[in-house]
Parts: sequence; structure tokens; C-alpha cells
Amino acid sequence: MDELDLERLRTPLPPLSYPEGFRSGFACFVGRPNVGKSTLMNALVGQKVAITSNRPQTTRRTVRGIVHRPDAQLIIVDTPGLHKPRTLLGERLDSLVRSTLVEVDVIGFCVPADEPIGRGDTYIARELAAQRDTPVVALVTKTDKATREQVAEQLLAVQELGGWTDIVPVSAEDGENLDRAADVFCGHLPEGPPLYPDGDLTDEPDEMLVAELVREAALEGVRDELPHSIAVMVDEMGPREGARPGRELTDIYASLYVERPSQKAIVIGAKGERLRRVGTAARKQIEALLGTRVYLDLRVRVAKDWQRDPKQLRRLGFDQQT
Ligand SMILES: Nc1nc2c(ncn2[C@@H]2O[C@H](COP(=O)(O)OP(=O)(O)OP(=O)(O)O)[C@@H](O)[C@H]2O)c(=O)[nH]1
Repeated sequence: MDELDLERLRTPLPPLSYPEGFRSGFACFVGRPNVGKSTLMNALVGQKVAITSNRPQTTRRTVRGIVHRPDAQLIIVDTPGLHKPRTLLGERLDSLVRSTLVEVDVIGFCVPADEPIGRGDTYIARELAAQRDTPVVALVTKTDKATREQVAEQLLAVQELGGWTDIVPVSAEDGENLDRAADVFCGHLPEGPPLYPDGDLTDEPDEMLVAELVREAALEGVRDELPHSIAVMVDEMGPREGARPGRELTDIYASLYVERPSQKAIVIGAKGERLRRVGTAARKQIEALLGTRVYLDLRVRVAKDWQRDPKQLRRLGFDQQT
């Protein structure tokens, strides 16, 4: 898992001109799994830079999405949902979240509008109360899924949970208050030059985004316990030589890792049918991302109990040491 080097990123790019009073800096969203953090980031950035799914704990990597505004540049660091760790992977994810919290300029604490506040939310609220130096904005997410009364009640309940600098109800689905949320976050950033060129939406390498898109496609419609057992690595990726101009093709060879042979059979499906569908769905998304046609070769491999094995975790890129 890539370590954040925010100090390096704070070094301004030399030729960028910017108006006086320009603000730039980092924000991160925290909250229980499945509260809509990745979807909100994508909506604010305006493009899919983090994968989402209706299963908890989809996010495993810190993806930076960049929101460009005339007066500010907001870089959003996406984190996995905080939860009580059960596996070594869970522990690594939690420590990744914690190390991110102390490095950002502002934190967004996400609580969904359509679910009662639970132990998970209170646990995180307590953790956040310890971040005394960093402002925390509470976001009541998914307001489109709740009535106005429910949203109002949730705003009050969230207020009770801690000392937030602001509370903003938002919906990534219908766009409610997205601008306001961006305003509030930008207001907490320090003055400084843009940190990324105009137009950059993320600094994740393409290989990482491609692997995440394959993982997203593979998560569709599998049994509940499987998502946490799937990891994807791009083994090789590059332009096809000799392709005619206007007909560019990118060759991608990727491996889909599962923990047990029985899971391999599920992912592949009868006569390879499921894997073919995963490949087709992923290819469409990757073609949109890269802007070329894509040849995608997917292999399913077993990495026995990789979530509990430090060596395997390192090999699959989850090598955050803390
Ligand atoms: N109706 C509605 N659904 C939403 C909204 N935001 C997110 N969702 C759905 O909620 C589910 C979870 O969203 P994610 O963005 O993956 O949640 P997350 O908090 O990043 O989840 P983890 O990666 O598990 O931490 C997905 O099915 C989304 O489509 C929203 O504003 N309205």
C-alpha cells in the first residue's frame, strides 16, 4: 500500500500561476464502511477515481482525488472504512487510516442519513475527538435516501456526537449540497499555490486504477464473504506495438487473487462464464479510463489465506509498515 508523502506533495509545482488568496491542501473522509465516502469523493472530483460497491470495506487503498476550483485546490485522500480489526489486513487498514488523519488539513466524518447512529459511528467519533489540531467537518451522507425529517433528526444526533466545525447534509446521488461541502472543506485549507496541474484528477498510477476497476467488476454479484478475499494485480500493461493511429490498443495482463481453490471456482464460474463477464465489464470501464481500446487477459490465482499472511500481503501491495 503506498505510503502518503504529503510533504513531498506540498512542494509547489514551479510554473503554476494562481490568484491571491488561493488555498490548497488535503482532506480525508472517514466513517464506517459503506457510508458513501468513495462515492462522495467521486462526485466532488467529477470522475470515478475510487471504486465503489454496495458491500462494506470496498476501499483498500488511499486514492487521491483532486477538486479544482478557481479559488482553491482540494486533494481528497480516500481511506478504507474504519472498523474493529479482525484480520491482519484489517489491522493494516486501520493503521493506514490513523496515519492519514494526522497529515491532512481537514477531516470529513461521514454518517449516513438513512441509518441510525450505531456503535461504529460513536467509536469513530471518539477517535476523531483526539485529533485536536485538525478541524473535523461532519457530513450526513445519502440524504436522498431519507425524508427531510430524518435528515433533520440525523443532523441533531450527529451534532451530539462531537465538536464538529460544520455539519453538512449531502447526497452524492442527486448532488445536493456538493458545492457547499466543497466550500466548507476549501475554507479550512491553508493559503498556498496549487499542488497539481489543472486537469489532473488523481495521482494514482494507471495500473492501480485498472486493478481497482477489475476488482470492482469481480465484486459484482459474488457471495457475501468473497469480496474481502479478492485482490488484483496488473502484471503487465502497455500499448500494442504497430497499432494504426486512431486504433490504439492497450494490452493488459492482470491476476485476480483469491484465498482458496473453492473461491477460484466461484470467480471463474461454470465454463468460465463469470470470469468472461467480469472481463467484459472491467474492459469497458478501463477503455473509458485510458481512452484506447483494451485487450484484457485475466488469470485467477490462489494465494492461500493472503489476508493473514504478511508475506502475501506485501506481495499484493499491502505493505504499509507501522
Ligand atoms: N442513494 C445513495 N446511495 C449512495 C450515496 N452515496 C453512496 N451510495 C451507495 O452506498 C454504497 C456504499 O458507497 P461507497 O462510496 O462504496 O461507501 P464507502 O464508505 O466508501 O465504503 P467502504 O469502501 O466500504 O469504506 C454504494 O452502493 C453507493 O452507491 C448517495 O448519496 N445516495
